[in-house]
Amino acid sequence: MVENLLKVHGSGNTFYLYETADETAMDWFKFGEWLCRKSNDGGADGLLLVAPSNVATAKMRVINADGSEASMCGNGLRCVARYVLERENKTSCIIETMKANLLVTEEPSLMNEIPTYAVQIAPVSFELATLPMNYNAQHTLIDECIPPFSMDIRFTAVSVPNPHLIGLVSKEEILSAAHQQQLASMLNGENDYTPDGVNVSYMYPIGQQEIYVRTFERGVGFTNACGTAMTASALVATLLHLVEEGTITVFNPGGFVKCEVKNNNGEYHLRLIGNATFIAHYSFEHVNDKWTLNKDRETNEQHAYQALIDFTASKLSALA
Ligand SMILES: N[C@@H](CCC[C@H](N)C(=O)O)C(=O)O
Repeated sequence: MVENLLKVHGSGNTFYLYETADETAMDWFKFGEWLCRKSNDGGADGLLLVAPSNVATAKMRVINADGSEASMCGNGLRCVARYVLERENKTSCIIETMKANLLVTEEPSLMNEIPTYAVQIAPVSFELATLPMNYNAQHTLIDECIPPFSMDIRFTAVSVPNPHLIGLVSKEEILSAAHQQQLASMLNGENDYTPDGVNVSYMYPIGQQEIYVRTFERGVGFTNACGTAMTASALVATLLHLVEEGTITVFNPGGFVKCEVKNNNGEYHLRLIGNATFIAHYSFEHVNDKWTLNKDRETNEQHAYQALIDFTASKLSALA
């Protein structure tokens, strides 16, 4: 049987999005790992599965490119939000994710009529046990130097609820990816600190209420952007007094998003606002235990998104 799927992106973080009526229909881990291979029209960073929910309008599951499952995906949830809201002809709804039921809404366009959506990011915890992460029997890790990781970068660990380690770095450290690559590879292999791996982001403040974030994602590697990492970094930037609570623009290698951070005495309210771009329509078949993928047609949405890429490039050229 021929089935349809979409290729989508949020800030250049790419996914195949597939809706199923039956969550038991396939081995999603194998399917996700296969789909995300470069040989499948350039592959993707993950598979977003949209399934029926008993408690919300729909359920989202996230399979990383290596076939592992993540509890949350901010950029992916914006794309799923658009898919479900267009299907339901609504402007807001609740989407079930692995650890929380989250509010998603359609928003005014960020730029150039680019479809824009906001998603709630929750629950938030600084308890190391929630990542999980082990370090010196500590309960939290906030703005601390960890000598085996780096002698000068200060790190904060937070789950939203997927696990993030965020380093505040200098302009020089953001320009070279080598240290981040080495640390993230170590923390996503067999190691004593992060038994389930961790998303590792390097953050650099670039202006008033503006930060830059680059992420090495667990289960993927470097991506153009990671929505949960950008939102977690915006939160950390407020705690470190690099920016103020409210709306923070987060630039990334694939564009920019807006993150809203509110802190009611340690109760954090986070929202991620950004593009949800549908790149192309595909079909696939599963015959004799083999999948085949065909690209049916491209949308023209990437042309509109180019304006946001151009704006980001001109903004960031001042960084280099
Ligand atoms: N790209 C996502 C995060 C996807 C999951 C992550 N790799 C993990 O394993 O936690 C985002 O936009 O948040």
